[in-house]
Amino acid sequence: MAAPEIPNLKSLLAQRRGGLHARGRGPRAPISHETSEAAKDDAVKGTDQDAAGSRVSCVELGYLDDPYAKVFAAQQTVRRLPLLNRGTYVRTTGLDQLIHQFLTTAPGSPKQIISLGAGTDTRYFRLLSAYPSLNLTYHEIDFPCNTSSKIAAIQRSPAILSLLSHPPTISTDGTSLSTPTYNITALDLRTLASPTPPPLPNLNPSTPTLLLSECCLVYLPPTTASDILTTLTTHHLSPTTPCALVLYEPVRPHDAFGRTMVSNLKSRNIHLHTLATYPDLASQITRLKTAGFDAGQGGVDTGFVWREWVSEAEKERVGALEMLDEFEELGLLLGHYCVCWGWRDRGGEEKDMVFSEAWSGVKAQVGGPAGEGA
Ligand SMILES: C[S@@+](CC[C@H](N)C(=O)[O-])C[C@H]1O[C@@H](n2cnc3c(N)ncnc32)[C@H](O)[C@@H]1O
Repeated sequence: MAAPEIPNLKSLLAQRRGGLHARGRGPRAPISHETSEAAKDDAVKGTDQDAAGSRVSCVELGYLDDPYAKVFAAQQTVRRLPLLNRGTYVRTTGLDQLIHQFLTTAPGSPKQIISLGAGTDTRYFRLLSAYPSLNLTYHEIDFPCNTSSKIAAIQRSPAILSLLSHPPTISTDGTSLSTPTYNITALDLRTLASPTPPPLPNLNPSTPTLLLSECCLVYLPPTTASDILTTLTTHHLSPTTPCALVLYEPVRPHDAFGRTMVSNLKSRNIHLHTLATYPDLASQITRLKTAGFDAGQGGVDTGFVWREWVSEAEKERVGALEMLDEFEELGLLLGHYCVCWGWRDRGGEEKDMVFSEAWSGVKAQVGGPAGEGA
């Protein structure tokens, strides 16, 4: 969670307590008059450094153990508000747990992850350090401006270069990187929604694949987002390949907090296009089923992740990192972001059941294996 993503919590709470009369009106923010598509794209591209800064803040304070966060961040010292640090911690931990369960099921069997709008995300390097013998191919996609700065940072980092199993091949314009197991592809994801979608290098169409959208598809129109998923799940991957989608996105846009969150972002020219179509966990579950992830789905808000997925010992450790007494604000913030997941297991053989095996037991607020829940 990045500072600009969230409403001014103090004024929001004042509104809820009746202290302000302009119901639903957020704090005044500078209104951008740039509305061209290019300006909107630039604003979306810029959200990546918000995420990078939030990671650095969490690393500096001990929330996250991520030796690679600073390699990609424009700012080397960042201090976010305590509740934002808690939000970033919970978001990262929740996604890490689902990914850990996938990677440790049928260990040794080949697996693939495609990270949509990966930006400066360091997850692949963290995974390589944590699981050196993984049989994993990792694909990251983002706009060329973001992939080129990431690749330049990788080239300057002996620590990261030494983690890669093969020397990378980098395109002459510096925007794409490929190795047999790690690929950064410079692409506007919207081109995947076209009738002639571009290929993804080194993608294996039959390897069980997890698609990850950590605050990415939300910036695209709903039909474009679902067309992208259709292309990936039926064109790039064989339609019978076990496949899953994990989403991290804002939810609940219709209460005071949600309205202010949306309007704050709009004032920065950032539009959460899918949010009106998928405003809550139940609609996210329906979205996953409709997109073909029909074997099982689950959804939680990040408050639930903190309460139910984080151990008591870890809660105690995190709670001691810095002073936080805005518990009402924290509850609001965590309630407005979700982690949702769904999967298909088509082949019927044991090797095709990897996601069912990995996730059937995951505690969800909404959903569960096919036939249960929402
Ligand atoms: C909020 S950032 C999240 C970055 C990363 N997933 C993380 O959580 O740290 C959103 C990312 O999605 C990327 N993105 C959004 N729309 C995209 C598109 N149409 N094509 C490629 N990347 C896109 C942005 O460039 C940005 O890097």
